Amino acid sequence: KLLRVGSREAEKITRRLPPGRRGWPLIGDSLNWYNAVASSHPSQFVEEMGKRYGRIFSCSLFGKWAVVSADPNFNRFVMQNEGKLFQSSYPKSFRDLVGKNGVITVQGEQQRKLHGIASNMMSLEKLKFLFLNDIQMVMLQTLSNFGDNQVISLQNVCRKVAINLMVNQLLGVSNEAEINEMAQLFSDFVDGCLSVPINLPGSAYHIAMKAREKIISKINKIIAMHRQQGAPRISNGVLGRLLEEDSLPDEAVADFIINLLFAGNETTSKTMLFAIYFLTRCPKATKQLLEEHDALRSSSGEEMLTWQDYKAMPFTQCVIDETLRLGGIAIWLMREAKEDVKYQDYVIPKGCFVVPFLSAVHLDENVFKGAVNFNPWRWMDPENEIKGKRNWRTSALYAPFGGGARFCPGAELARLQIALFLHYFVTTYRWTQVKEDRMSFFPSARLVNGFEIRLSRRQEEDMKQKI
Ligand code: HEM
Repeated sequence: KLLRVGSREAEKITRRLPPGRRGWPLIGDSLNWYNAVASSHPSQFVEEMGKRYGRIFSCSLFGKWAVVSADPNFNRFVMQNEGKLFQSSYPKSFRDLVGKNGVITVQGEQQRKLHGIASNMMSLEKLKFLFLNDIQMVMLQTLSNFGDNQVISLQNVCRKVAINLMVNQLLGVSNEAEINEMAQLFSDFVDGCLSVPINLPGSAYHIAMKAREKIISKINKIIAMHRQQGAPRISNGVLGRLLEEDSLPDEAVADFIINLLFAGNETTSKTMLFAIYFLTRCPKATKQLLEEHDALRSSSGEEMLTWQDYKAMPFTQCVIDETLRLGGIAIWLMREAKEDVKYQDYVIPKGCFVVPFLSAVHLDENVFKGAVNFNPWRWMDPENEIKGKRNWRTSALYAPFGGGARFCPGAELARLQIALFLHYFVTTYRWTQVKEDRMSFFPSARLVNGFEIRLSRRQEEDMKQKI
């Protein structure tokens, strides 16, 4: 139970909280928080408070006391102490939707077990031998058929790409018609997770709850078929492998899959989108990226890229790192103190909401020079390598995939998907933006106008230039 502002218990212990303020009665700083995340600069509120009170400060958010941090060491301390001093904390409505038995919502021993299974399902070996070709097949299905001069909302296209990837990789479905059928359910589900949680008929939350039931029933049918046949029927997809390896009791399988769907869908789709958004504003980077990918095409001569090709994309990796830094989708984490936690001179009381604000560190001018600019070359600077800043698994200064016991098990998979998306997109099309746009992080990361672009197919464009 989180600590309620104004309760006697809270009054007693808030004296030793990090400095801060209580803000307006009831709403506290919730509106300032909302205004910042709805803008293109989500860490604005945290920066302003930081100037006044320091990088770790307290405030009242949504009726609860919260300790918010833009301090890399404190953020790391919180992540490293997951399950011991802190634990993740989500509203009940969200837990009901993603499922009570999935890795995101469970704690302690159960979380570690499910996290281990998720990491195993998305290990480098599996990416190399199982995911690499499937991802490319989905890219070819979803990206290759736009006509010359066609105007698209790239936000919608990236969403479709990510949803289709999820259907294919989680359920092992590769038939296009079957993918499309499940994609609608997945899409309804993800929409509801990101919506205001009001369970009235017709609301996004309500539709998502229904989609959840249908997804579970589909998963259970697949499980039943698998058990009946007694032999592995599905060799592809996380679901098939879970059943073959008997990693989980049947009743825990659906929530496990749904958790991966929630955690992996929006994050990957918006990183793809933001990468192209940033590249559009930086032609020099687009040119360098294209050269890297054209070289891969001509050297392999194959339609599909190989693992060696993937490993030969150093600039693409910089573009991905820079996109995650500047447009990081998981901009903050949600935790609560499990007990009174002493940190430096402060005491963070049991039940207090704790928010490691990752993107405030990523946008800190003292950590990244020219922090608000898209500069993929910064990651080639030996300084960033030497200081270990770039190591997204361990760095306190750059943690787009979190850290500690809840470190993103899908990080390598996400990077592979984004790199392959960039490959197929930039080698197939040229594009021009047709409508102004800007980032917002409310209700979730997005471009407010969907990023409308006009495409021209590269071969045709190149031919015209030759004539
Ligand atoms: C660019 C894409 C992605 C980003 C930026 C991202 C970021 C993150 C972050 C920051 C966390 C930690 C959350 C916390 O500590 O509370 C996390 C956890 C998680 N991610 Fe990702 N993620 C991405 C893609 C994926 C993909 C593709 C999958 C799987 C299909 C995935 C599955 C998960 C799961 C299951 C967790 C929960 C782990 C746990 O609680 O033990 N993520 N992700």
